[in-house]
Formats: sequence, structure tokens, C-alpha cells
Amino acid sequence: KAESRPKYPRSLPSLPIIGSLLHLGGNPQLHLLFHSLQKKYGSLYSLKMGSHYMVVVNHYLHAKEVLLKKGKTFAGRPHAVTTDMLTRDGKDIAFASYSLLWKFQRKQVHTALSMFRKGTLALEKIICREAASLCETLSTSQDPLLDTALEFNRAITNVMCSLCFSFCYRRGDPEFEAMLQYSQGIVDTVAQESLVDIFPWLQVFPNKDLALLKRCVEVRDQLLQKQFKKHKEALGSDSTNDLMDVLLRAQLNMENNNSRLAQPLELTDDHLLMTVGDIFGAGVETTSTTLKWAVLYLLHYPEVQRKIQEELDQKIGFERHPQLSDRQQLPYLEATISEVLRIRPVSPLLIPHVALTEASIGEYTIPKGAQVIINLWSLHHDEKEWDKPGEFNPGRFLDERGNRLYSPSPSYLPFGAGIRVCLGEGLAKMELFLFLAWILQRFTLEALPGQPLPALEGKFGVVLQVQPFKVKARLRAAWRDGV
Ligand code: HEM
Repeated sequence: KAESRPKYPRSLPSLPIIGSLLHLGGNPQLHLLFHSLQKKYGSLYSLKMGSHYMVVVNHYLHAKEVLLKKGKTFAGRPHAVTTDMLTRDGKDIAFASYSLLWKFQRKQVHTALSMFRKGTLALEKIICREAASLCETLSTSQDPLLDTALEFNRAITNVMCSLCFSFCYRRGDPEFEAMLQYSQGIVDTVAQESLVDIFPWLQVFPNKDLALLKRCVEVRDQLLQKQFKKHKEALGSDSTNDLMDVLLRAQLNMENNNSRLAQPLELTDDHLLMTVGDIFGAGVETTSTTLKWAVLYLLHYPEVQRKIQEELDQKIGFERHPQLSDRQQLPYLEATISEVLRIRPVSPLLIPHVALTEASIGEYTIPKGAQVIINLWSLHHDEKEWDKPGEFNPGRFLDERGNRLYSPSPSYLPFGAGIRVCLGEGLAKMELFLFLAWILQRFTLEALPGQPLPALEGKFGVVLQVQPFKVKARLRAAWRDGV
């Protein structure tokens, strides 16, 4: 019977058309292209590229079906040349397909993050220490052209270094500069390559980029190896100081417990190193890019910055520093962070998911092995769900009296959802809140005179990147005079 035949999502017709669309304007902004293709093909459609069958999801109901209701079925990840190189063939978390070992790795990181919420290693303390040091640099530097983006990167990198290795860098440390360089190299090349990985027909990836990625991965691996050795030697003592310690202990316990298991799991040194490398990679670029987006929006919308400062002045004043327990008292700042994550999701297509068995989305059959791309951009810019979605308006996340934060639409998933949800959501929110609160309590951020602000369009890549821009951090009068 006709009804019993599987119904597949509507497929885009011919490759050359998409190929040329992608090349429009030089930089393929895939999230925008996928968003606009809905007009013609509906919110769920497929593309077939050689052997890759790919389904693009643009509506939140379908996205939630994939991520939440059928999370395990769609918990696979595709293999790709660059991510395999980056993660020793998927021995990390983000690019590893679903497996018992992957679940175990996720659980260890989750445990470590909950453990470090409290106690002497509290993440809040670490973030505040870095926020204080960042503010110090901003106020003592005489250089009006101080590269603020670099300073943000340093602060966020140091938070992750403390979490992973109980270690932080001083300004100017050559190892830190090496780390920044390799991170940038990875962002540049994986971003490029991921397009080719996902869309092999593009074939625009020059080999010199692959060589650069290889060099960057080598530098990263040397740093990881150095910390690994140091931590392994010191593991005799009882204390568990950081993520590396948590994983090393898990590895030891695993060796002891495995003898009792029918299917032993093997957390090799490679798995351990790649897990730490992953947390580092996933934690730095995403958070610092979101922070840069927030600052760029504050420069474009000075009235939003003023409102945050009024709220900070009223609720905290100048006698003490902001802390996490102030979050409920500062709904406008929280709403601004939510709005930045909506309007410029740093991971607009998430990471591709793969159907581990034949499955369905809505009324459509999805074959086993299909890649599923969730277009967060479409969810966050859906006109049926958001009033004027292109407008930056933190107020949309507040109730009528402006007192309470709420989500006005279910079409909002900046960290994904379900079993593949971002592992660092809690940490990232703490960082965004504390860094912005500390900075705006003390400084007003301004564009440099005579220099136009970069436009608010992002550049699609491994993260939705902000064009580089300079900021002037002017010490606020009340801070200068009062404290
Ligand atoms: C503003 C900052 C951040 C944003 C917007 C963000 C967003 C996301 C998104 C959208 C995903 C993909 C979910 C999916 O594929 O379905 C993801 C995955 C992930 N994130 Fe984040 N993230 C942020 C910060 C962090 C931080 C600080 C960490 C480190 C602790 C982190 C660790 C991870 C990991 C390990 C994954 C892979 C999870 C998996 O595949 O199972 N992220 N993140």
C-alpha cells in the first residue's frame, strides 16, 4: 500500500545549485543558507552529497524530537578528517560516537565540574580571580589599543587551565602565547575543513591548512603530555585537584573494577588526554567568543550597557564585588546574556548528529547513518516564535515588571539538549555572568573614536566568529572617586 512506503524528507535537487549558493559572497554562511532554504523546501529537508545523506532540521519541535525524545538514537557523530586528527580518531567526548566508554568519559567530566562548584577549588573563586586580574590589566594599561579580545581569551583560558591542570599563566608567558597560537590555528583550520568534512564536494581545502592543523595539534599534545606526566607523578597524594586528577583516578579505578565486568571498558591514556583536550577546546573558544559578542552588542546598544550598570549600581554598589549569588538580583544582566546567546549562537549548527539506527523525525523516515544538522539559527530566528527576531532586545527575556527571567519561547536551545547537551553550560553561564558583572561594575566599554564598529554579522566556522575589534575600557567615575 502507498501509505506503508517510507516517506523521506524532501530532498534538494542538484548539487551544482547548492554549490554555487554556498559560494555566494565568498564565505559560505551555512546557517543562513539553511535558514533561507526553508522557504522552498519546508523546515525539514535533506541534501545528498556523494555518500553523505544529510537532514537539516529548522523547527524546534523536530529539534526536540531529535535531541530529547530520541536522543540516544541520534547520539552518533560522523567521522571527519580534521576532527579525527584533532581527537585521535574520536577518543574525546564531543566528536566521539555514542558508546559506553563515551558515557563514562562524560560522567567523569560531569562529576569533576559538580565537585569543583564548591570547596577550596570552587569555580566561582577561580573565575573571580581571573576577573580581578582582567580588570587590573584594563585599568593599569596605558595602552588605549590594548587588545581586549586577547585579554578575554587569556582570562577564559586561565579558568580552563585551572579547572584542568590547577595551573594558570601570567601575561607574556611564552607557553601561553604558544597555546593561544595553536588554538587560533585549530579554529582557523578546523573551521575551514569542517565545511569540507561536511560538504566534501566543496574541495576547497588546501593541504597547507591540514599541515598547519597537524603542527597545532602537535603543540597542543606536547602541552597536554607535560601536564599528564606531572599529574601522574603526583597522584600518590590523596588530593584531587583538577580534571586531570579526576580522570587519572577514574583510569586507576577502572583497571581495578574491570576484572568484574563482562565487557571491560578501557580508558587509555589517549582517551584521557583527548578528554582534557576537548574540554579545553570546547570551553575556551565558545565562551570567549560569546563574551566578545556580548561586548560588541553593548557597543552597538549603549542603552543596554547603561541599564546593566544601573542595575549593578543599585543592587551591588561599589563596596564589594559581584558574586554568583547576585544572579537573581540582576535579571537585566542575565536577560542580556540570554539574548546574546539567542541572537548569535556560537554553535549555530551544533555538532552534526548521526542516526545510529533507522529512525523518524515527525512523519519522515530517516535512514540509519544519516547526519542530522540542527539549525539553531533557524530556531532562534523563527518569526512565529520571536517578535522581530533580528532585533537585539534583552527585555524579551523578562516578565512585564522586568523582575524575572523567563524564556518566552521553547524555540531556544543555545547549549543543545538531551544526552549530548553541552557539558559546560553551567560553567559557561557562571563565566559570562561574572566577567560581565565585574567589568561593567568598574568600566564603561566604548568604541575607539574614529573607528567604525564591526558589523554584527558573524563568520561561520567551528564557532560563529566575531570580526576583530578594539574596545576602550573607561574607568567609571563612581569607581574612580568612591572606592
Ligand atoms: C557560551 C559557551 C558555550 C556554548 C554556547 C556551548 C554550546 C554547545 C553546543 C551547542 C554543543 C553541541 C550540542 C550538540 O551537538 O547537540 C556543545 C557541546 C559541548 N560542549 Fe559546549 N558550549 C559552551 C561552553 C562550553 C564549556 C565552557 C565547556 C567545557 C566545560 C563545553 C563543553 C562541551 C562539550 C564537551 C560538548 C560535547 C558534548 C557531547 O558531544 O556529548 N562547552 N556546547
